Amino acid sequence: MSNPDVVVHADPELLAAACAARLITAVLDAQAEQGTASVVLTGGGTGIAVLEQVRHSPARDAIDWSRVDLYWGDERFLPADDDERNEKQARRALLDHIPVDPARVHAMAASDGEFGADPEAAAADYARVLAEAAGTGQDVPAFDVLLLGLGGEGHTASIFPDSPAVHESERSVVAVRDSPKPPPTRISLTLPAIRRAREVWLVTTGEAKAEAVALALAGADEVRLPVAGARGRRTRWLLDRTAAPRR
Ligand SMILES: O=C(O)[C@H](O)[C@@H](O)[C@H](O)[C@H](O)COP(=O)(O)O
Repeated sequence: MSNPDVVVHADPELLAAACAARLITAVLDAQAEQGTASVVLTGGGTGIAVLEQVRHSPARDAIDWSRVDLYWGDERFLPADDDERNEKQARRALLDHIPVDPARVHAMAASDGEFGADPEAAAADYARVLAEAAGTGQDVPAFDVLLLGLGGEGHTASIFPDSPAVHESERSVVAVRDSPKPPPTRISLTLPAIRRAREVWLVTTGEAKAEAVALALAGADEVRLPVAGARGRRTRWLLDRTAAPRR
């Protein structure tokens, strides 16, 4: 794993637009190389803003969306039609506007879905989905791009400091209860699953995230700062000026 790249943009809008352009290019490059592309989406305001910028980009139509596999890094365990669902927000921002193959959109279960109000069963099923996609000998695909946001206290996906999820070393997907960030019940990839990605992109803006960014880049312990453990074969920090470490 190489040292992380850090790219700083002037403001949140420019960050979202530049990240969207980078994502479109990464998907095109992956498809040129291997015929398909796999992208893990994130919830949160910045992650959704990136998807909206993809929607507005004319270059989006250069992608054969029927050959893109879409996953989520985490999900709020709510009814499917709840506006707080990451999936619903992603569909509104982008997926409903592009010709994706529904069979290649791998949403995490909702609390009114086939597993009912059992997040552990929903998490186990998502782990099965990942294992099926990974092929032989692996339990998680080598995602081409895995998008993540982060919280000011250092969470990423739904992995919170000193939580059971941050200590998970075996499973690829876990249920999260009592999340400090509402809603309380979630499903999340674990750090070992995140680290299977070819590229992990931490995308964030705002003064409130600056300390967590600086601590992570300085090599903080992942138990206290889970985002510090969010690494891929290549890791990119895509920031606006207020979230970036002071030079
Ligand atoms: O489901 C979620 O809430 C997200 O996955 C979460 O990890 C989010 O990305 C960060 O909390 C940043 O959110 P903002 O971009 O809104 O600050």
